[in-house]
Amino acid sequence: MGQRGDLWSEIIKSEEEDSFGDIPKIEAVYQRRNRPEKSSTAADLSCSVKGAPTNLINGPKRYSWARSLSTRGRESIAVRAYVNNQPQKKPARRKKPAIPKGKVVKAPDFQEEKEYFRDVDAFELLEESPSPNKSSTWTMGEQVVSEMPHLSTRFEKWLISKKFNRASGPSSTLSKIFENSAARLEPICDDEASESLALKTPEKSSASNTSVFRLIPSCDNSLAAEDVPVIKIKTEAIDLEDELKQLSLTSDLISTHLDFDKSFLDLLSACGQIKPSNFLEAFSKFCEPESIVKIGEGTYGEAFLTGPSVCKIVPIDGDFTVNGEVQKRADELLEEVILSWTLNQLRDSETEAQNSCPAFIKTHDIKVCQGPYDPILVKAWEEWDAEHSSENDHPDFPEKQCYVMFVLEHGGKDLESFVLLNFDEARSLLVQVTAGLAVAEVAFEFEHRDLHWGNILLSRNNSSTLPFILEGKQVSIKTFGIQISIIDFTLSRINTGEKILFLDLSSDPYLFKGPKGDKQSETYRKMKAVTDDYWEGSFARTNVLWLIYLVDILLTKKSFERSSKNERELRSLKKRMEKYESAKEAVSDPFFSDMLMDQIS
Ligand SMILES: Nc1ncnc2c1ncn2[C@@H]1O[C@H](COP(=O)(O)OP(=O)(O)OP(=O)(O)O)[C@@H](O)[C@H]1O
Repeated sequence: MGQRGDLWSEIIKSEEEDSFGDIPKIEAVYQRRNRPEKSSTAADLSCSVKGAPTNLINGPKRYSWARSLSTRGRESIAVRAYVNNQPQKKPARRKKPAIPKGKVVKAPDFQEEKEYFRDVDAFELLEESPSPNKSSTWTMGEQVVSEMPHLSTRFEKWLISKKFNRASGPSSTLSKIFENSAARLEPICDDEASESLALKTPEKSSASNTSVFRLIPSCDNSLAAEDVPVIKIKTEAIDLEDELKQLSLTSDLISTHLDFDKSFLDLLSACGQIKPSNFLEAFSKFCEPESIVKIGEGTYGEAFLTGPSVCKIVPIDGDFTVNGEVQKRADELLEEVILSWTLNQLRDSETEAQNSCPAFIKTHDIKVCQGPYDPILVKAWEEWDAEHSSENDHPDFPEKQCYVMFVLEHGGKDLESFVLLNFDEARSLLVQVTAGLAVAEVAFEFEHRDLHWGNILLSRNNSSTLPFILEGKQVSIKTFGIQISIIDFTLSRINTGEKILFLDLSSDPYLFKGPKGDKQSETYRKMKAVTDDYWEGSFARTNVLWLIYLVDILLTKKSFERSSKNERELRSLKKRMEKYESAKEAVSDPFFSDMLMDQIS
């Protein structure tokens, strides 16, 4: 608190001493401290989470070929100011070695692929692969992070936003997310200083009040008191007097922020929060907590039914493994949050919308929570375990554990466990997935990149058609009583109009080492061939590869009432798909034509 008081004293003092006449300017100058060696080891983080969880002692329950990945790599490329949702010109290739003049990304060799498929088809599906490990190590060194504007701009924005935007609620669109992110809760520091701040121990620095937020949790006590950042603050014509009257409010905000690092604050901001909620507080908005039951699990997430919605809880930022995996970090989750909200925009089926579809799971809300698992959740987890024998670790989390809670529409059962009744249901599943991918491709250059049968949910409903809009053309798609929802965007690539978000799978070697002949493993390998391991690039063909996988799954892993004619139709669809470069092309295939009806306006 003393430090925060000092910051404002400095600001006030500077203002009083300012000799620039009528224009109020502040210039608080502090000495820059030297940047010590970067240290991001587990030891650094060990002070952020106390208490050894039992799963550390017992060891992980989950293990598979795809879960032992050692590297992590979602990256984003800033594109430009958000104008619309249409894909923008591709950014210059980064990081990859320069391509010799005239060499472009190699066009796929269809002949080779055909032969390959023949080979693939010769294999029996020995085993269905588990989900890939999506964590891996984040290649932060090469990451282009969104630019941090100069301090004065930030500071000014923050003050202005605090003035005009005190009651801003959670963002519901991407532009709102960025609006909030930029204006509401940003750390007050300049980009140069931020690096120093990240390594600073506030308690030790005499002028540590320059750091309004501590950027990463640090246990480093070794820094000299004089090693403090230089921050120049200049602001014009801001009603500081009024702002200073609000100091107590600000202090609370700062108090919260002192505990968190930059990515965590950005995540909170994207979720419309200034601090994490507790579980029950968050749950009670959706249901009676006693009614919560667990309905599913993944490597990272536990899914609970909460009234009409599903809450997927993903532990983050802890320094111990969960389910055999390193916990995801706030910056990874921030990207998933942005992705989820971006795809949500496709659900606006206003008449003027150019692209829309109901194929991606609806995100109702996303919240950051903190604390151990509530006993109600533990009970729900144990009941599910007793019945299904969970592969995950028992949820024993410390007080400081943080989570992201995705509040989602209930999408039904995954394709693996859903019982398809007949060929009509199967082809409706195919057309909905294909059209959904086509819409997202056109709107956001979206590629799912992990559309295995655990990531397609199905439910039965009474509507006979569903509305899709592709490039302004409205169509109704026959459902034959089923509706699909695509989930899990961890490996996905998207161009939001501002940024390209993708996971750099080139640092996930194990993902491509699944069993030979296994359709899912083969699909990762084919994606690698198509992208040439350049994962930030746009290759809509990856969507087609997953469609081919899906046809294979329907033919080989799902039983439903079908004739040999139906099987032939599926096989020839698969063959024709070999020549499509995108889901958009695939959706024009004759197989789908009688399921797509132009909407009568
Ligand atoms: N919206 C939803 N509606 C119904 N069930 C859901 C929903 N979201 C998730 N589930 C259930 O929870 C399971 C885990 O979800 P999800 O695949 O998103 O988690 P994950 O940890 O990212 O998984 P993975 O192991 O693939 O990384 C799903 O397989 C599904 O059974």
